[in-house]
Amino acid sequence: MKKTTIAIIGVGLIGGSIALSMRRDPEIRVVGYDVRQDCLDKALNLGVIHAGTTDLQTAVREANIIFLAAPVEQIFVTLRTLSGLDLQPDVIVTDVGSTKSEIVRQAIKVIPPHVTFIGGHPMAGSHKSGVTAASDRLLENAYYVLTPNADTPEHLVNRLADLLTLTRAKVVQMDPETHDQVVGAVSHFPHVLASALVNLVAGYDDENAWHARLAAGGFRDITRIASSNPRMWRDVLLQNRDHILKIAKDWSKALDDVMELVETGDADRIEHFFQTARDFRDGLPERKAGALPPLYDLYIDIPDHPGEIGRITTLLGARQINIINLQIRETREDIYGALRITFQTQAEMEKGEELLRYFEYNVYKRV
Ligand SMILES: NC(=O)C1=CN([C@@H]2O[C@H](COP(=O)(O)OP(=O)(O)OC[C@H]3O[C@@H](n4cnc5c(N)ncnc54)[C@H](O)[C@@H]3O)[C@@H](O)[C@H]2O)C=CC1
Ligand SMILES: O=C(O)C(=O)Cc1ccc(O)cc1
Repeated sequence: MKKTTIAIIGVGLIGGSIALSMRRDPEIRVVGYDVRQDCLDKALNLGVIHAGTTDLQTAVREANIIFLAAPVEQIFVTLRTLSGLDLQPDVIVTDVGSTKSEIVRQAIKVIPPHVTFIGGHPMAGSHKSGVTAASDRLLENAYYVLTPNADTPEHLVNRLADLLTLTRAKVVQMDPETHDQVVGAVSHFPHVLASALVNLVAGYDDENAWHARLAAGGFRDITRIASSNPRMWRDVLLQNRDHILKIAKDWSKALDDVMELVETGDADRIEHFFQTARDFRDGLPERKAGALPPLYDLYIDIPDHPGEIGRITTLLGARQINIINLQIRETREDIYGALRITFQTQAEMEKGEELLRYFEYNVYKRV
């Protein structure tokens, strides 16, 4: 049987994670396209893709499924370019963009009739970016929203949903507007709040440097996502403008209401405010395994010589650096394979990194 070919357009955090999940099926061939050759080189060395190209036509010609996994603004550009390229007659094009309404509208306009577009959004990610942060477990147990429309053939939606089981995410369907409203409230707007709070405190810190020093767990927890990619969130806000503006109004009102309680000193209602929030927060469904990629991993390029892996483990063992997992990523035929070593602690990982660099290995960390 002919292999299924998947094209990943934008081999970064999400594209790379999907590619790694797809590679769980040996009958799938994954071709990566990126505008940056260095991203493709890393992806090849890490065993994320089987082949990489900076020529879009080459990447998509044989593809049965195309994942658009570049930043949102670039998804629009790629959709327009794809419409002029040579594609398989039954190809499914899908995307992973954090917003859906505008992307789906644009796809309907520009995608030729023999191509099926199905919007998609995996509801998992990280404030990290790039293929070195990709993991085959990133999407595990997360929701993966698909936004087909009434005309999308059901068997093709099922085909894509079946394929996505390789990510171990939970595939659900929603219309694009509902998606943008809900995700606006639970993901996009919280990113605005986190960054606004950080900027506010940064301003106070200019006056009094104790602010940054005393910033404790609570501040760090609520502002973790302020470390996300600014360009990505710029695009998201611009795409989901109307929902964000509406949520911001509701937020202002909610804040005014609490501040009124503070002003009038209404202790019971202030406590009730915290209690209702705590009840809802504590009742959120838990995301079990896979929510976070393993923390203490190093990736090492392995020149294709016999005994190389043994040499590495011996070097580490001789210095009492414990390894809890070792994985060989499929060897690139030409130059390198990649070895993933998982350490038990950050300190051991750092010692291992220093040692292997000293012996002139190419070592990558999740960034
Ligand atoms: N980061 C996150 O937590 C999540 C992101 N998303 C969506 O996934 C998409 C990608 O985000 P990340 O993987 O985080 O970004 P990333 O920065 O890790 O990866 C994006 C990749 O796209 C490449 N690229 C840029 N312009 C391109 C173009 N015109 N054609 C092909 N490749 C191009 C970049 O070189 C990079 O390798 C975005 O649309 C984002 O909204 C969805 C869910 C979660
Ligand atoms: O890290 C977090 O908390 C996130 O919010 C992850 C995330 C980022 C962007 C998305 O479109 C979906 C999920």
